[in-house]
Amino acid sequence: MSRSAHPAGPRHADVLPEGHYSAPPTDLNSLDPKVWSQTVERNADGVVTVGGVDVKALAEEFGTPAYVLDEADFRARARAWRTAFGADADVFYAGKAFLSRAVVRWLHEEGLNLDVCSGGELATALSAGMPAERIAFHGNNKSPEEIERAVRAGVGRIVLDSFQEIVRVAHIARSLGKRQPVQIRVTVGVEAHTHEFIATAHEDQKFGIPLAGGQAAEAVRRALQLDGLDVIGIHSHIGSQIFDMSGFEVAAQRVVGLLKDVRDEHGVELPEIDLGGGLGIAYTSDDDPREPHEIAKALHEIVTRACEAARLRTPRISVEPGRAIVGPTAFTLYEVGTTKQLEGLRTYVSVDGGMSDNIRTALYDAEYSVALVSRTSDAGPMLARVVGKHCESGDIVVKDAFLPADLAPGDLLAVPATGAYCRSMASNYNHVLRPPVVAVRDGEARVVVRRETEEDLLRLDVG
Ligand SMILES: Cc1ncc(COP(=O)(O)O)c(C=O)c1O
Ligand SMILES: N[C@@H](CCCC[NH3+])C(=O)O
Repeated sequence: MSRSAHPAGPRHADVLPEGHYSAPPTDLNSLDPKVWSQTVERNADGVVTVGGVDVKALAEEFGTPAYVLDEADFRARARAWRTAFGADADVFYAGKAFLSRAVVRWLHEEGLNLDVCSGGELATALSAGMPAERIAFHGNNKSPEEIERAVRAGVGRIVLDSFQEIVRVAHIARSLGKRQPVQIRVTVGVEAHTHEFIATAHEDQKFGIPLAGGQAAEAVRRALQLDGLDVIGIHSHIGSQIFDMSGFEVAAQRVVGLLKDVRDEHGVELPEIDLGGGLGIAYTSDDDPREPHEIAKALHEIVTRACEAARLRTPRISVEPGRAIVGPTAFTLYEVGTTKQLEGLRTYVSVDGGMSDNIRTALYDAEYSVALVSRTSDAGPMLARVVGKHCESGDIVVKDAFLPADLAPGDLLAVPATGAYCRSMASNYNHVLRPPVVAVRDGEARVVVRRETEEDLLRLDVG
C-alpha cells in the first residue's frame, strides 16, 4: 500500500479533534528526538534500540509491558539541571515523579538533592544512601510519625504546609531536642496554564498557605516565634507541565515581596527561596519545552531583579523538577494483543497494559505519542486509539495516533515520555500486575524495579 494512500478504514480528517494532527506524519518510522530519550534509534533491521539494547531482546528477556529507563539520558538531564543552576543554587529532584533506589544513587552521584513527600519516599531515599541533609520533606498532611522520622533522620528541610503543621513540627523537634530547618509553602495566587488537577498556586486548593489576607505573613510570624524551628525560607510551587515562564515570574515576585515584608517586620532576611518544579516536557512533537539553562537564567534574573527592587540580598534559590528530569528518559514497551477496526471511526489497538501503568490519559486527558518499534513498515497510516486491557472504556493510553495500517498482534509498540508519574501512579486495577522498570546503559539492561507477581498480590490478601 502506498504511504500516501489512506488504508481501508476511517478517513482521519472525519474524526480527529479540530486543529490536532491535521495530517498523518509523513514517515511513521521516524522517531522525533523531542519525545524520545537521547540514545533511542533504529538499528539496521529497523528495530528500535535504547542504550544499545534492542526492544525485541528487552521484550523477550523482561516481558511486556515494561518501563524502559535510559540511564545515560537520566544522568545527562540531571547533570544539565545541576550545571545550569550552578553552585549558588540547589536542584531537588521531585521523587513523586518516579523513585527507586537506583535513581536515588544516580541523583546522589550527579550532585542533586531530593524532594520526598511521604514516609515511603523518605525510606527509599535514605535506604539508597541519600544524605538526610540533602532531603526536603513535603506534603499537606504529614503524619506525626512521618514528621518524627524526618526530624530524627535530620532532613535538610521540612516544608510546612499549614498553621497546624507549624506547631506540630516545632513540638516534635523540641521534644527530640532539635531545631528543624523549615520553609513555609505559600500559595501565590497564580493560575498556572495547565490542567486544573495539576495547578497548585491558585487560592482554592489544598496546598500551602495563601499570601492573600496576610495569612502567609502570619505563618512566618508564628514560625519565627517557636523554639524548635529554624525558618530558612519560603516555598512556592505553581503547578505542573508548564511551558510559560510568566507564572514563575509572578510567583517569584510575590515570594520576594513576602521576604521584604518579613525583613521589614522582623529585621530578618530569610536566606532561601524555593520556586518548586512544574516545568513541562514534550509528550508529542507539538510541545516545545525549555532547556534547563534557559530556565535557570530566567529564574535567576527574575529573583535578582525583584530583590534589587526590594533592597534584599538575593536568597539562595532552589527548584524541584521531577517530570523535566525523568519524564523523557523512559518509554513503556507494550505488545499488541488485538486490533479492531470500527467502520467510519478508527482502529482500536489493544495492548497488554493500560490505565494501571499510565493513568495520565484518563486522569488529565494527557496526550502521548506512540510508535511501532519492533520493525519498520511501509504501510500507510491508520488512525488508531491505543487502549489497555482494563474493564473501563476510559482505559486509553494514546487517544489519537497514526500507526502503520499493517499493525498486527505481536508487534511491539512504545509510548515515549512515560518516565514521570506513570510507574509512580501505577495501580493494580483489575489485579493487573505492575510492570518492571528496566534500566539500560551501554548495551546492558538490568531490572531496577521488578515486575509484580501474583504472589505479591496474594501476600497482602490475608482474609
Ligand atoms: C511541591 C512540589 N515540588 C515539585 C513537584 C514536581 O513537579 P514536576 O514533576 O512537574 O516538576 C511537585 C509536583 O507537582 C510538587 O508538588
Ligand atoms: N501527577 C501529575 C503531576 C502532579 C504532581 C504533584 N504535584 C502528572 O502526572 O502530571
